[in-house]
Order: sequence, then structure tokens, then C-alpha cells
Amino acid sequence: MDSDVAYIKGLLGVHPDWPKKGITFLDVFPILQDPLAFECLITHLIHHITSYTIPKLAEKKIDVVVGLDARGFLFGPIIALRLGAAFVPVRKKGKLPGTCTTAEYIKEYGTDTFEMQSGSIKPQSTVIVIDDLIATALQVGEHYITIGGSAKAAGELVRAQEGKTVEYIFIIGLPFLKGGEKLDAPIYTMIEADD
Ligand SMILES: O=P(O)(O)OC[C@H]1O[C@H](OP(=O)(O)OP(=O)(O)O)[C@H](O)[C@@H]1O
Ligand SMILES: Nc1ncnc2[nH]cnc12
Repeated sequence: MDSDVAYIKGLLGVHPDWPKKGITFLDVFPILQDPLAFECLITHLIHHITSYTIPKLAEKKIDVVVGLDARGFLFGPIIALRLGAAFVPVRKKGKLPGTCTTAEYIKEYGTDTFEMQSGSIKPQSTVIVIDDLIATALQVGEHYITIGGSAKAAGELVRAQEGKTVEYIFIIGLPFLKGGEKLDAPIYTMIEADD
């Protein structure tokens, strides 16, 4: 398992000063270009959910996997299918038809607004939120302030529909940014990015 994670980590694209100076962008797309690595990644996450997340739920199953626009869409539907769960997208503002709930957020390199279609999660549903990466938002002088970013906004949208987020799952965590300290459920990151 550890060697699988190390292999997958080695595939990540590392792009200093992109999309702007001071950001080191970590690109998950090379993983998808290696079918064996992609399969290993999905198997790893399913193993985590079925052997760790679900046993803690006392007889409950995962009802909904929520994926975040856009890179969360690469992983969320596959995980949902394998779990027999629904997939619900969180999209950037203006992309979803019908009535939507909205949450604004600040991320590592800008601000944005997320939306979820009203009624897409039934009250009391058990939810996993998935995305490619968790970072954080704001640097003040030499210090980063964690204000949750994309994942926190997604959690707000789930709560607005009375769903219960039981875990936030990410392929990559950026530990030096301390992302996710203020989320309402535990976080699982498969790969810890180097400081
Ligand atoms: O933890 P945070 O500071 O909120 O940052 C993480 C988010 O930023 C990236 O998405 P981005 O908004 O760049 O959109 P994309 O997936 O459409 O490229 C990434 O895929 C996460 O969704
Ligand atoms: N450093 C980073 N690399 C890739 N996606 C990101 N989203 C926010 N920060 C990011």
C-alpha cells in the first residue's frame, strides 16, 4: 500500500509559480494517464472508505458522494459507482440549472462561489465530500489563516440540504497550508505533499 502511494505521488506534476508566482501547482492529471496508477488510487480510496469510514457509521452506508468542480469530478463518480452511492456535483456559480444553494469561499489563489442543486441530497443522507486537493486560503504576512476554502464551502452546501458529511477525502493534502482545520468532519488525505 505504501509503495503504491509513493508511486502515485511520484507521478504528480509539480509546477512552480503557476497559476501565479509563489504557488506550486500539483497536477493530478498524469496519474490518470497511467491506468494502473489510476486503478490503484481508486482501490486505495475504496479500501479506506469500506474498512475505516463505513465501519464507524454503525450500520449506515454512504448515500452520497459529493465531488467538487472540476477535479473532484475525476474521482467522485467512480467512487460513488463502486460504493453504490449517488453522485452529486458542487459546481462553480452559474453552471447548474434550476434552484441552487450558494456558498462563497476563498481558496489558495483566489475567491469563488460554489453551488449545489436544491433537493439533490435528501435530509439525513450520509455524505462523503471528495476533491483532488485541499490547500487553504489566505496569507497574512508570514502566516497562513485557515478559513476552509473549497471544502468548507462544500460542507456548508451539504448542511444546507440537511445532509451529514462523515468525511472529506482528498488525493493530496498541502500540510504546510494547514487546510481543513475548520471542517465539520474528519479529513483523509492519501498523499501528503512535501513542505
Ligand atoms: O483548499 P483550497 O484552498 O480551497 O484549494 C483547493 C481547490 O482548488 C482547486 O480547484 P480550482 O478552484 O483551482 O478549480 P479547478 O478544479 O476547476 O481547477 C482544487 O481542485 C481544489 O478544489
Ligand atoms: N497548489 C495547488 N495545486 C493544485 N491545485 C490547487 N488548488 C489550490 N492550491 C493548489
